[in-house]
Amino acid sequence: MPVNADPTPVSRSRVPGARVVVHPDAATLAAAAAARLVVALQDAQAERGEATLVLTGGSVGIGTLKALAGSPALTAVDWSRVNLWWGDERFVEASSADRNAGQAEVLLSVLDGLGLDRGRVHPMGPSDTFATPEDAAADYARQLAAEAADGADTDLPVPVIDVLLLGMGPDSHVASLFPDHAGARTLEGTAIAVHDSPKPPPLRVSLTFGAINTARQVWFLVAGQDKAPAVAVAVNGQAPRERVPAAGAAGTRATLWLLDASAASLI
Ligand SMILES: O=C1O[C@H](COP(=O)(O)O)[C@@H](O)[C@H](O)[C@H]1O
Repeated sequence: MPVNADPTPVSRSRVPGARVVVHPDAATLAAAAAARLVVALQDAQAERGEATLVLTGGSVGIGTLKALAGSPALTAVDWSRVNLWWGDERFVEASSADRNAGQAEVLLSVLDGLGLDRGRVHPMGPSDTFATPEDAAADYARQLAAEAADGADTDLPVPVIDVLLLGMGPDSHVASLFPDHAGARTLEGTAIAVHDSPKPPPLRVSLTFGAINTARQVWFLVAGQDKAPAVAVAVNGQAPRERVPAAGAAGTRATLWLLDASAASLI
């Protein structure tokens, strides 16, 4: 199947409302996703007075934050009215280079100069603050509940999420929800502990599918040939989320697969 290497959206997914956008390479994908984020956050602020973004770790996820940090359009967003959360975190010490929140500092340190309100930044708890990932997950669920808003299209205690970013592993995991693991099987609660992650480190905290799927927009950020088989299955949306977690995530208003040409090569 030919790959659309220009930024024109192509509808090839059977997930209602899902779109696939293919970029020539990972760097272009990150730059385009960063530009798209500026617009989405502006739109959310125009609609609701504030914007809520859920960040991801991973190669393209952090690449997108780096691109955003260097974007000349960064000042188009009022960063004092942006709420930042994470979709998952590695349960390690706060100073560990493995922390998704630590890696995001490449952007957050720039946003500090643009009025970012650190009181609106919600990293998941590290292992030197919480004894177990269960404790950290329970704390995160409490934080989400404390910010829960009437406008959310859900009974779950979560705030309105305007955009939720997801990387995807070659095994099709999203956030820290891995194939055939307990996290991929549950829709209950909003944040869970993850043990025995097949990708190190083994202990993690993750949003649940229930929480992820309350987001108005879910954007997958995926690059690389090693991801192509999982993309081809997950974009179709027909596989069970227990076996192909990426097939189980979708936004209430939009689901975007933002890919590089390699990741899209088997669609
Ligand atoms: O461990 C994780 O992996 C996924 C995917 O990462 P990538 O480097 O293959 O893009 C990421 O989305 C997740 O946040 C992270 O904790």
